[in-house]
Amino acid sequence: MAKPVQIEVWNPNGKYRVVSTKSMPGTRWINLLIQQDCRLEICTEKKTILSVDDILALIGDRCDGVIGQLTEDWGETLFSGLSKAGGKAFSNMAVGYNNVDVEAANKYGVAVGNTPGVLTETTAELAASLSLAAARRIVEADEFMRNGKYEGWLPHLFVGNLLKGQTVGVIGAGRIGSAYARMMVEGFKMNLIYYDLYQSTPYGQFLKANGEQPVTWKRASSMEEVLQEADVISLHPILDKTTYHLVNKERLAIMKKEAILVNCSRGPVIDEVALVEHLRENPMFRVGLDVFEDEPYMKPGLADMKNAVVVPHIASASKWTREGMATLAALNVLGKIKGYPVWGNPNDVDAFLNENSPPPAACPSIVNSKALGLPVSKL
Ligand SMILES: NC(=O)C1=CN([C@@H]2O[C@H](COP(=O)(O)OP(=O)(O)OC[C@H]3O[C@@H](n4cnc5c(N)ncnc54)[C@H](O)[C@@H]3O)[C@@H](O)[C@H]2O)C=CC1
Ligand SMILES: O=C(O)C(=O)CO
Repeated sequence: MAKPVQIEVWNPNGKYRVVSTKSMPGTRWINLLIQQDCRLEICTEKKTILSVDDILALIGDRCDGVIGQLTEDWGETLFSGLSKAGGKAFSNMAVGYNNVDVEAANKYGVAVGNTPGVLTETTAELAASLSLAAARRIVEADEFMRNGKYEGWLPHLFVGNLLKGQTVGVIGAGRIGSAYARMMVEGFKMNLIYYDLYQSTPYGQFLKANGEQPVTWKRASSMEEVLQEADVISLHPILDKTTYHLVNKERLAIMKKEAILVNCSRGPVIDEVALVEHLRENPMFRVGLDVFEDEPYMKPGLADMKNAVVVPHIASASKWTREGMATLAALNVLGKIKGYPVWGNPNDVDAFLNENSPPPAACPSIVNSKALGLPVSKL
């Protein structure tokens, strides 16, 4: 028998029981659920990462849907528990869903939601920030100032890399990768080279179609081509078996000695042990990392590396985005409970984010909608 977990209850007499494993930013998501007859239970437990047992205790004997987090292990045990409690809806408050076993969800007929689009620009802005922080050694210089080491201007003090006219490489040119490319190309006039396993028409072709060619751009036929040519490389693929340790010892070795590598995707896309060794052997090589292989931990030695800028998985952390993620996650769960169809285009979820009008009667983004045979909205 799992231990009880602390909760806060909204609309106690609501017909549908929805659980959120965390408090989330904003109040719109709460209001949307309670206005539609949901009793909402928000876990208020102090620990950051809930265990499977904690979540089973939250689900209890009767639960219609759960809003969960990317730190949780949504597999066979939780989907079976949710299904036994009568639940058919789960949504991650994240676009990435590598923490979810979608096959297990399919087996129990549970819809799995995610939150695309609303975090694209915010995440790309953090990748751009990390690129600049690494290129211009901002964190090292800040520490130097605060430690009272500044004695006056010097020709060699914190010399870094100029971006203008250099080449930016993007691995995984989906929503976020393309937005990052746009920022670096338009903002810093960098040339672009990108690699994506599937995508064939991202930003470069958009520029061409608009008669604009302020920079050169090309699609690489292999990831190695990007690693060899680019001065700044940003990783934006999903995490799956094709991208696990995509950047490993051999691939680090073919990058330029003074290159900058940024990761705002998922930690295991880089072999972090190999990265620490590479940073140690190549002091002019720099990284900007938002994600880590074994979060919340860093591999031994990484924290000591002056050529690494590290932040705690905050790429989507703007107020507007986090409130929007909460709204999309809540609407995924609510929509499934109410029997709404699935929104036709998960790349355009703006209609759900407009605070001045009620959201469409649809689930914004359900990743296993085809497998479950869910109808598509005609709105
Ligand atoms: N650090 C953070 O806080 C955040 C991290 N993310 C991560 O970023 C990922 C991407 O998000 P979106 O751009 O919205 O997704 P997306 O699906 O639009 O883009 C992912 C791209 O990766 C490509 N891809 C897949 N396998 C590949 C491979 N083996 N090699 C090269 N490219 C490959 C896909 O074809 C696709 O174009 C998410 O899945 C999530 O893990 C997203 C938001 C915030
Ligand atoms: O959405 C995601 O995938 C994140 O990592 C957090 O925004």
